Amino acid sequence: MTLIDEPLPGVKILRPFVFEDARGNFVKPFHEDQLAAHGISMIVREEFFSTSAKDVLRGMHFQIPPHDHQKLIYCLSGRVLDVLLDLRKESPTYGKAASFELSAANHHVVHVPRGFAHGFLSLEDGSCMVYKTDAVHAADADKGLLWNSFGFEWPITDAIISGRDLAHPEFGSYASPF
Ligand SMILES: Cc1cn([C@H]2C[C@H](O)[C@@H](COP(=O)(O)OP(=O)(O)O[C@H]3O[C@@H](C)C(=O)[C@@H](O)[C@H]3O)O2)c(=O)[nH]c1=O
Repeated sequence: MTLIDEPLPGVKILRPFVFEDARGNFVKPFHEDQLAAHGISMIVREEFFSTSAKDVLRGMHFQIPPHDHQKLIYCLSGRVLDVLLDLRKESPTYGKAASFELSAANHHVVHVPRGFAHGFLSLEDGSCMVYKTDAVHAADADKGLLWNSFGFEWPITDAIISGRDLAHPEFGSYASPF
């Protein structure tokens, strides 16, 4: 795995091993030792994926302590604009957001440490996002912040958003537990 970028301190965008030939491709997004070489250590306790139509926006999600978790995320089909918001109060980039494209074409894998809210805008129909986390889902700890409340310029104003995501508190009124 090679490091592509570190868009916020501790957030790593990695390019995994990709093999391509006449049949198609072979990609390895999770390899314990290769991740350890980049300082990433996580026991995978849950894996899930979602598939979204174009213009669907999901986020900005995180689990609060003691159920906070690291995530390893990649896009298996389609293309998304992925967005992370730093909620770590001691971080020099607290309240700052970073965005980057994840797609089936670039194969990028992003490692999200504890203390970030995550969301994305689907740029194509059928965008499938795969997540590995190191804590199982805890419904009471599953929180969110309002998508348009932290100064990030989304390239859309009329995204398709769930009722739950529209009801999240604004970043400015939220006391971060991280
Ligand atoms: C996240 C999650 C949801 N659920 C349930 C809750 C709900 O009934 C249904 C759909 O949940 P949501 O609408 O929250 O799904 P979704 O909006 O796709 O949630 C995901 O969003 C992105 C941005 C992330 O960062 C992920 O970690 C995750 O929070 O699945 C679980 O059972 N386990 C889980 O781990």
